Amino acid sequence: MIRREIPKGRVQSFSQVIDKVSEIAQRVRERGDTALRELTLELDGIKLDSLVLDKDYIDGRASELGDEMREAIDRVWVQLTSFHEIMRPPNVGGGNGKIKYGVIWTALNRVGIYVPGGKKTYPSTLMMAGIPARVAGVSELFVSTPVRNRLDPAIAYIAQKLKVKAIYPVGGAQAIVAMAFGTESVSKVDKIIGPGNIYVQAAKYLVSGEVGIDGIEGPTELVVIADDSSDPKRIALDLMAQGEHGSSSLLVLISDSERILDEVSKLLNEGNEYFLVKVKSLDEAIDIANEIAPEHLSLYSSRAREYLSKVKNSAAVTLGDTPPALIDYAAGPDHILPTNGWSRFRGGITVFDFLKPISHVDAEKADENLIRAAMKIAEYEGFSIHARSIGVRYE
Ligand SMILES: NC(=O)c1ccc[n+]([C@@H]2O[C@H](COP(=O)([O-])OP(=O)(O)OC[C@H]3O[C@@H](n4cnc5c(N)ncnc54)[C@H](O)[C@@H]3O)[C@@H](O)[C@H]2O)c1
Ligand SMILES: N[C@H](CO)Cc1c[nH]c[nH+]1
Ligand SMILES: [Zn+2]
Repeated sequence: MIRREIPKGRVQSFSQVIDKVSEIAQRVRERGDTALRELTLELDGIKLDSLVLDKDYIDGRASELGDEMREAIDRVWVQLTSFHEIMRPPNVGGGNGKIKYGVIWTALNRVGIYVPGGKKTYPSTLMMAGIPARVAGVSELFVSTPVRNRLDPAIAYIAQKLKVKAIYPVGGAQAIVAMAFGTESVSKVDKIIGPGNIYVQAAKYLVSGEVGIDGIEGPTELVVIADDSSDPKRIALDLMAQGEHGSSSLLVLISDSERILDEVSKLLNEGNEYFLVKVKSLDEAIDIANEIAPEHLSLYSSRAREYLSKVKNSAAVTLGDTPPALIDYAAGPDHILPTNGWSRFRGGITVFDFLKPISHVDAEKADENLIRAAMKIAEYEGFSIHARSIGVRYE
């Protein structure tokens, strides 16, 4: 369906599903593995034997992957690793006056990766989460993903390459709650990373007091800004490509050219909602895109580089004729990207999602003025023992 207007929001919101997700969470917390089995039967129609896939089974499935797919994964692996390695921060140290301080970037211990698998399987997403985790140096990786019939051989192969500790054949909100709190079979993790549908994202939000989460990465979003020099067939392809994820995708074309809007509208398929917006200038288009704060933004213009500096809210920008779907698979930057307006305050997954800065201070000697200042503020706050504990060191 084509709508000639600016979208008012997202197709789905947490408020529509939060009651159901809370009920799922309660069941998993109270009854652990039994609830996971029941929910997987109710919601996915799958009767689970084991909640942890056997290593020999995973190896067997990986060995069924064809050579061409194996080579494609190996090639993309190098490209993604190169991007994430340039993002890795160094430990820093310095000092001011007599105090020495610094930061040690420390990798997380246990990370749970959610790999979506409702409508399609997403081996690419396992790479997008697992590679930066490995570059950061995470100790243990666990994977949860819905498994229809048999485990996807590409997921099995990537899991082998990542040396994951366990794969749980569980999808949906129940998988997130299980990794957040642990069950008899599922290990409790320190942080959960991964995209998924509204149920999965609402569950991450719900458990975020107990476990780290990477943000909200729900149904895919693409805003294309196109001028008259762009190719309508390619724009339509880019929009329909992100529509392949499902009817909840947010798909928007903004242009100053009525001809482009008209030609693209004739090429779009059924099954998704497309928003087509006519503007007077590309500056106005950028303002609208910044307001929408989409996940993907395509600057399909011969002046794309010029407009890039005006983009304030989007997690992944493709320039000129670059296909947004290349980021989904192979360009280098991650395809796990914030949706639902979260690109106003965070970007896609990087090694920083798997690292935490531990700061350290060595102040055996310290400047007298600074000590007096610290004591003054402590006393001002009414923390006299704080003040004394400092003062006693430097008398
Ligand atoms: N933003 C990103 O970075 C990014 C990346 C990749 C994929 N995605 C998005 O991930 C999503 C994948 O969605 P999906 O549905 O195919 O797979 P999914 O794995 O996210 O969800 C499937 C699970 O949802 C649960 N579920 C389905 N219907 C339910 C209901 N009525 N009540 C409770 N639970 C229910 C089931 O347990 C099922 O296992 C797509 O929207 C895609 O756009 C986003
Ligand atoms: N478009 C999704 C992220 O927005 C990523 C993806 C995975 N596979 C295909 N596409
Ligand atoms: Zn995609």
